[in-house]
Amino acid sequence: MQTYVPLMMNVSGRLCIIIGGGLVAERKAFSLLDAAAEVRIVSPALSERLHSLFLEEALEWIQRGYREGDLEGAFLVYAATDTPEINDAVVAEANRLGIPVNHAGDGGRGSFITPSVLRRGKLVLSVSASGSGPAAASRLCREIDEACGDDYELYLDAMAMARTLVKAQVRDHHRRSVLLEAIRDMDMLTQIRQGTFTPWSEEEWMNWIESYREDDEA
Ligand SMILES: C[C@@]1(CC(=O)O)C2=NC(=C\c3[nH]c(c(CCC(=O)O)c3CC(=O)O)Cc3[nH]c(c(CC(=O)O)c3CCC(=O)O)/C=C3\N/C(=C\2)[C@@H](CCC(=O)O)[C@]3(C)CC(=O)O)/[C@H]1CCC(=O)O
Ligand SMILES: NC(=O)c1ccc[n+]([C@@H]2O[C@H](COP(=O)([O-])OP(=O)(O)OC[C@H]3O[C@@H](n4cnc5c(N)ncnc54)[C@H](O)[C@@H]3O)[C@@H](O)[C@H]2O)c1
Repeated sequence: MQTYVPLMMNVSGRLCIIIGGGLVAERKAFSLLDAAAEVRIVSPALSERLHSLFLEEALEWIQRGYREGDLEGAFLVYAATDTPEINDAVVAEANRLGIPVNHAGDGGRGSFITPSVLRRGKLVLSVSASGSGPAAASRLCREIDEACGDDYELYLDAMAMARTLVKAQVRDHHRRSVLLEAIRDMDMLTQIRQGTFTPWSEEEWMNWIESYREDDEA
């Protein structure tokens, strides 16, 4: 079994090409569109939901079978036809062009696989079984979903505001790391869980940034 390295890709505004228009292509297309990618599908036919997205102009559709040369300009490629030889040819072209490629019919033949994903605001939990059993990854994600409240979502919203302000306002490297550490050590998560948390406004965070001293208690 292959050992994979997890990554988080920024696909916003980038061209992602899916070869094939069935149910697997549909799953990949939805997650790419959620992340604001430009999606192009090359396939003689589209599933009903993909066809609706095409009619809404949410994605581009080239209505024919795959041809060599179709992958030119892609940031990511997905080989998701029901014909293994076509998927292999897509992977071979992507490899020649140096483009990361997913092989839906035999994960290990591609250069990346797609995990099962649970999103809660800025929090992203992804579970992979390294290709050994995608349904198990999906099931574990659902179990985490049931067990996990929205506390981290609130916590990360507050963290994001605080860290963005510190990074924008504080140039001095040492002071910046002291402030980021103090934010990390604040007990926001416990307060959220106890129901006593009131998020600070931007102005309150700015005041805190200006007045915080290293020997203060966080
Ligand atoms: C997680 C998820 C994300 C997504 O699709 O984006 C995903 N598969 C999902 C569902 C699913 N896939 C399959 C079933 C039928 C039941 C079963 O067979 O178990 C179900 C269950 C269902 O539909 O509920 C069949 C299947 N899948 C692959 C093969 C070929 C092979 O084994 O290599 C075959 C046999 C095909 C055949 O019969 O020929 C391959 C891959 N599927 C992967 C991802 C990658 C590994 C992920 C990892 O381990 O991290 C990898 C390697 C490549 C890739 O697609 O990236 C998504 C769940 C989304 C969710 O969370 O709800
Ligand atoms: N990775 C996964 O999660 C997963 C899950 C189930 C199945 N699979 C595998 O992925 C394959 C596709 O699954 P599916 O459920 O989407 O199948 P599907 O039959 O719903 O879709 C196949 C699509 O490929 C298109 N196609 C056929 N020949 C083509 C060509 N030459 N060029 C471009 N497009 C072409 C068809 O028009 C169709 O839209 C399956 O055969 C299976 O091996 C993978």
